[in-house]
Amino acid sequence: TKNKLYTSVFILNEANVLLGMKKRGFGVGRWNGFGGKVDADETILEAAKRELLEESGLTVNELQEAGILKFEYLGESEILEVHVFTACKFEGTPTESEEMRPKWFPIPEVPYNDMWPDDRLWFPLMFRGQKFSGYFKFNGHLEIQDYTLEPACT
Ligand SMILES: CN1CCN(c2cc(NC3CC3)nc(N)n2)CC1
Repeated sequence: TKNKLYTSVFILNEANVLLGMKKRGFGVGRWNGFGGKVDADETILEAAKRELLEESGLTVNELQEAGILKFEYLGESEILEVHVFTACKFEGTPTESEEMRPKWFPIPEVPYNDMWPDDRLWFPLMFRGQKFSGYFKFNGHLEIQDYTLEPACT
């Protein structure tokens, strides 16, 4: 089936992660990585870089694949497929956009209660550089009905 493709980019260094507060649209009021939809005329990687620049003002040369997350909402047939990337080298200054307000967080202070509930499950894998593949069945926007999360060695 054709999954709806999204990207999410996290800028990391050994101690901190750059998150964005979503100011409108899907996920408004939650901290997340910078990303959005993948257009028909671009690759997932191109979309990740484009959305990062649009939402944070940052440019990256290299993105590392961190993992893939698939989300199913009970009662809805469309599956969301989120391609997660990390980067440690970037150019520019984190700048608030219409979509996102950027903020650095020390890794122990990541505000999981103001994020999607799945994040606390896979962020530790991302911070350890362990590629992951996750599948989450959501019952509404807040409750994870069940999930699988495994190291991916692709
Ligand atoms: C704008 N996109 C939306 C999808 N997305 C998600 C989704 C997600 N959980 C799913 C239950 C919604 N969890 C994270 N961390 N990101 C990336 C940003």
